[in-house]
Amino acid sequence: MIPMETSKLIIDYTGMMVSEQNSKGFAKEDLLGLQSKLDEAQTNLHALRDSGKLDFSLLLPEMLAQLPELCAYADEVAAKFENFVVLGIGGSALGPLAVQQALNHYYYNELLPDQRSNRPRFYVLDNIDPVRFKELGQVLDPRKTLYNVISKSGNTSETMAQFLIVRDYLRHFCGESYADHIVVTTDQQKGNLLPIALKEGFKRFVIPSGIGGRFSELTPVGLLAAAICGIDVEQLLAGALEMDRRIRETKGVFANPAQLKSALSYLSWQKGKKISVFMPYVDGLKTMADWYAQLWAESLGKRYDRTGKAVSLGQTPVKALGVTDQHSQVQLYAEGPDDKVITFLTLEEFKDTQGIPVDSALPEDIQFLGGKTLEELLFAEQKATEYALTLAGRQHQKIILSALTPFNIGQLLLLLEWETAYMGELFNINAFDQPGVEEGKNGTYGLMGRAGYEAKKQAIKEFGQERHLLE
Ligand SMILES: O=P(O)(O)OC[C@H]1O[C@H](O)[C@H](O)[C@@H](O)[C@@H]1O
Repeated sequence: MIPMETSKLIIDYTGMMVSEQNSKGFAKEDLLGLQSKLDEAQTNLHALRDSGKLDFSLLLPEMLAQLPELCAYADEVAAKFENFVVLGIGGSALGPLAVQQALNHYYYNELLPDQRSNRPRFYVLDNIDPVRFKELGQVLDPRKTLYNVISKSGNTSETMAQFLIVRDYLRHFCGESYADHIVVTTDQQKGNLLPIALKEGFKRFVIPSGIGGRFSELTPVGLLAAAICGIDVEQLLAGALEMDRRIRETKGVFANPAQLKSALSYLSWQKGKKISVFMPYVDGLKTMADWYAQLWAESLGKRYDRTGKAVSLGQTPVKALGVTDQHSQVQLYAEGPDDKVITFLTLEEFKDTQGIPVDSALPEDIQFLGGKTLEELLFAEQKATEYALTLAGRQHQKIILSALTPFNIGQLLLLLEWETAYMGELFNINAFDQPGVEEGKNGTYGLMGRAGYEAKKQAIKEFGQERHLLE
């Protein structure tokens, strides 16, 4: 365990190491063997930051400075609107969703009124399922709803399609004041959303140009949604800044949390662990696993390395939830192929507790539960799963947060972002692009008739000619 004096985030990597029960774990020397590579990674990442890049870290102080303006707007609209809906996808949706679920309400307010405050209820429309889209529109009163269109590129078909529908609908129901129901978060200079926002007078927030979607939660992408829904964004950034400082200033694999995490990931990958299971034991962190999945998949899943050599690297992220998936996936983790590394995410303490009643008339085999609490049961199950996996020779690690607080969530986000950046260095790939999604996007443009993509349309038509169907 790394003792962290000031913070409340602990990495417990006992389950990754060799032990009496698991001879297949790593030795300290294995980790130390990576130190020179990690030092090189640290030098490269610092150089990148010093040259004005690596913005997810570099721009944190600037984001802090922007908070007064952002929070003033957030307070103003929170007093006016009952509902706040994000229109965005990928990095423009998963971060806001994860933070909201972690800190505001386990079920992100969709079905339950917010009992914490009179802040707006929070919704995300990322997918373009027409039924869900229409049904949410029927439930929310447009006059009491604020829509936040979030798109870094301003070109994403899903988000732009939703925006066009919502704009029409707001014009219909709110008349000339429709623009007051739309706030846009996009690049300062580029993309199709920007000129529309300027022309129609939408309130606008800027996504700094060097930050990619999956690294953008602690920019107005996530900060605005969080502030509107009453999350302490200053604390969120304070936690992020603390973890950022720690990672930048600490040296050595046993002291630097990002070095340790990336070294464990890299070594496990070298040992054939091609799957990374992210398994929170907290309902509030369930969507954090979605955010992590995009971060890990898009950043590290690369066909070529930086020299142009074909490498096909990556580690497939899998989302799981404890204890639920103990009853669904853990069988595979314990006895299936030894190709997974499992990261548990747990709390030291839940914000509430629930006792289990005692009933001495019950059969003896159930009586042991009486007088305990649900969290005792949950912690026992988590620990027992660790034990069982260790006995089965399967590697696992654990991130422990003292509690679900904005400070800890800020720390967690930065830890995972830095770990990903380090992994990019260890793999010698560009962790900040995603060329593999372009072909599909261009194909969609072709099929949907966007000018300039006629050749794609034709190619897809030809590709689709020979079918193998069973009807
Ligand atoms: O924020 P946007 O530009 O609309 O992008 C939304 C998403 O689009 C793409 O599919 C990218 O692969 C993602 O990395 C990105 O987060």
